[in-house]
Amino acid sequence: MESDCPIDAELRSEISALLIPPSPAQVDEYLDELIKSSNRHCHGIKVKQNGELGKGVYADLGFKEGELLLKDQMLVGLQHSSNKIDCLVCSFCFRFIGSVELQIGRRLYLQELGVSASQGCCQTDYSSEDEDSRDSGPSSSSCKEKVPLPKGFAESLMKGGLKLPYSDKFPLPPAVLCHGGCGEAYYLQVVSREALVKFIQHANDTNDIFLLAAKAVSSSILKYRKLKVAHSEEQENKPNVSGIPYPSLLLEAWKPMSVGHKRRWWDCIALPFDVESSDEVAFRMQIRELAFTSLQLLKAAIFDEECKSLFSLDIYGHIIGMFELNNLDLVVASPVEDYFLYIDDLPYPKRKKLRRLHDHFWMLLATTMQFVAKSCMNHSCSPNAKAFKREEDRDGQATIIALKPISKGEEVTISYVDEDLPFEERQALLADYGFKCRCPKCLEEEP
Ligand SMILES: C[S@@+](CC[C@H](N)C(=O)[O-])C[C@H]1O[C@@H](n2cnc3c(N)ncnc32)[C@H](O)[C@@H]1O
Repeated sequence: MESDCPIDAELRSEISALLIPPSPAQVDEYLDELIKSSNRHCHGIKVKQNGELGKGVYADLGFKEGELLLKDQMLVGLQHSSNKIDCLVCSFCFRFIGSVELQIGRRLYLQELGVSASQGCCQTDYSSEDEDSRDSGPSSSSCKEKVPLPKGFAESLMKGGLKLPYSDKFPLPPAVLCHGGCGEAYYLQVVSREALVKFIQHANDTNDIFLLAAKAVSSSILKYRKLKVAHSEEQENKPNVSGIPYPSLLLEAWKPMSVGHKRRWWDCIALPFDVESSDEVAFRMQIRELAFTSLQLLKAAIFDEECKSLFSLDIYGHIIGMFELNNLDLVVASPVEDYFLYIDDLPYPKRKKLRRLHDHFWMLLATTMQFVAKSCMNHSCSPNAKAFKREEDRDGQATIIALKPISKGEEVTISYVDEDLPFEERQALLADYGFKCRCPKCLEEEP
């Protein structure tokens, strides 16, 4: 049975106003503003129509390899749930937090508890081999057998009872937990903590795309509230000027989303390979039901009467659809990895002491996250640019850096997937974004 969302019926016209696609002129104006606005750093790029692929980003200057093309706030970003086991990062700016000891201790502690999400970590406990002989090689970043660590070691590291040598060379910002106690740091004022926990649990069990959607809803509400405060202050200063009605403020707060969304999630999601085309209607209905369940949980957690239309299923479906079609994965370099590289470069006797720990912790730690960029760069399997999140990119900013020299007039492209995968795998992943790639590499490799 198809579930009907009462808010969709009640606020039909407000919801339609939010979902009206912006005109091409409005989109151009929005993107122009994005590129020119003074607090962003976009040098020499512009958005133009690309005959076959709609809009694209083009270089207006020549760029050298490694040069910054664009620096911008992410629309929304989220650390992958599985990666939360490996690294503790700020939910807003995604920088590693706490200390090297906390990062390592927490990871080892979870490993001891049998919680593991990292790929490729050694599972073998061992050993009779002489430690000195194992320590003679120049690098320890390969899969090694492990000497058990002393009991309570991980916990002491985690709780600050133990300090590792040289870790003060890698200071990290302190960790502050969300006062709401939800375990997820970046949600606005919560109506019910239990409901929020249920919402997160449901997203973790089904699809973490709902967490991104929740961030999009909550950031629109926060933006609306900020606009409302600014607007009231203006009214106090100029009481004779007639005020902007609140629905217009909501439209303004929703603007960044309005440029990005295209289709509802259940309409645009690619049919999984194990679903017969005769079952397609039932499959899409199931996806809609899943979104409806998630929306009810979110509504119980963070509902705001003035932004009621944001809790309609139609809006929720469009937000998730935007993530389904536009998500990008990003890797954030880890200071813990830098710490171990530093240790590896120490002369032999100093390095030896820390070797056992490194054997337990050889895997590269990186935050992986998904985000939606606000620009409209097209995909290429042989891209000339890449999204990065560098240590200096605070406040949730990400950058696009040139991977090779780019000449004036050339299109700037990034890869939405791992471009080193074979042709068929790339095409299968890109089908989830709703298109068949026609980049020069694919045209050349197509059987
Ligand atoms: C983030 S948008 C990029 C901007 C887009 N061209 C526009 O006009 O809004 C991604 C969409 O662009 C199109 N696209 C991007 N790269 C492509 C490629 N290599 N081959 C075919 N279509 C592509 C697809 O329709 C895809 O869903």
